[in-house]
Amino acid sequence: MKEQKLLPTENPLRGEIEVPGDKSISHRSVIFGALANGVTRVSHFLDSEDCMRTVTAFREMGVSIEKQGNSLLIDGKGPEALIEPKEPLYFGNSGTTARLMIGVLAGLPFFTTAYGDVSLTNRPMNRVVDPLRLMGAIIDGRLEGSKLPLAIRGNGLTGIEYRLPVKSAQVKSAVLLAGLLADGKTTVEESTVSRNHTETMLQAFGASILIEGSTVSLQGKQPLTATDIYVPGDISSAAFFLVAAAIVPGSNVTLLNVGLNESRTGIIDVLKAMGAAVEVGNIHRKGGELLGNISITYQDLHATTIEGDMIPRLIDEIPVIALLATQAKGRTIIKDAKELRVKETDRIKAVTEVLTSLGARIEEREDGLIVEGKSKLTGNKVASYHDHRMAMMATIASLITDGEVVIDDISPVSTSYPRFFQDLQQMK
Ligand SMILES: O=C(O)C1=C[C@@H](OP(=O)(O)O)[C@@H](O)[C@H](O)C1
Ligand SMILES: C=C(OP(=O)(O)O)C(=O)O
Repeated sequence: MKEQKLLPTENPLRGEIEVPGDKSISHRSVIFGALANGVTRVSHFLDSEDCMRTVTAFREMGVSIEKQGNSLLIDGKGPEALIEPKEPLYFGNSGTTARLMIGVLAGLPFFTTAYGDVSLTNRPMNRVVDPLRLMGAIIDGRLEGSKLPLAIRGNGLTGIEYRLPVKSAQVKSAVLLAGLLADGKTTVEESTVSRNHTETMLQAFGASILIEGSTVSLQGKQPLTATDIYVPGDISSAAFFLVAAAIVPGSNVTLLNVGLNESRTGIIDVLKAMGAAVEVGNIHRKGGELLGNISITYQDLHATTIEGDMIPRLIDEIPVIALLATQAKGRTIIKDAKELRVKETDRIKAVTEVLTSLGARIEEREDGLIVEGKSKLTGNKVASYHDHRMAMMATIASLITDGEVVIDDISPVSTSYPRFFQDLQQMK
């Protein structure tokens, strides 16, 4: 537990910063690098607790992964070279590590057990276990294998055609990874295209895949070839500073080299819909992913509605978007976001509790939130619920509160953004 006392900022936020590498892309670069043949160099890798869980899992399966500054050198020798880990694999707080690794482990010819921290232990794993069992995976665990800890007896898998019952890039990726190790063809269909970094990276590593609208197919047993990966800045991390600049009067901030993958840029669309002065420039493609600079200048905001296909494009940004809505005139409605209840904490409940205690007018709904703005926020003692995004949202709120905000524990920030407080300080 690391308590943090925060006072409102005396100055507008100013300057340019480069946020750390994207968490989703960093995890995938390790997984594909380890499954490929040859040395993969990953530049601008996110060196955070969550991503290091994925690195450690592969090191325990015999892969040499060397850190050089914020680059990784992964010496992949193909899936056949991976060895049975001696110890249970620990996935910590990382849902992405858990879901994607279960997909990989199900297709490897050895036995593994896996567990997580208290938060991850409560998150649903049946969403990946169910389709993997349909492919022939032998998985057992707590509550019939729906929760960690799990035991996985790797097996020869067979490809499937699977329609995702939840909007989840983690489930899509788990099935595609298992499909890569399986015999035959695997097809995954989703109702809305969720983040597609797995598909982009499969292609970068030389796999042949077919994308038709929101359906992805691949043939199993394709060899992957090592490649160099550059990880763009994480838009989910940039979101905290975009919101900070949008709510602190007089601010003007630029975030450099941020990932602009269409499946992730909902936050930019929402800021624009609320009347924020946002500009995106220097857009270019690097290694299959789009990136560029995002600038924002403080301006009066108005409410908006966020729903449907927009939700997967900004799912992790909703806590900080709720804060943004407290400073926008009118009633902001966020719906179709029930997934928030099974993140690191129940984020619908946690956001309502934190923002209510800071003086916001916010109502909890089964699948979202209703926020009435504009509210004057006041200092208080709040919890982070062991959730990085909650800790960072409360920190950004403290910039505009009347009086001090005390966060009970800011240590979860290191799961996705270890340098968060230094970067914020640099803009004050
Ligand atoms: O695939 C990924 O890298 C992620 C997908 C999302 O989860 P779901 O797949 O559960 O929506 C997101 O919330 C998570 O932070 C990262
Ligand atoms: C939900 C998140 O991550 P994960 O599912 O990987 O724990 C997040 O980063 O907000």
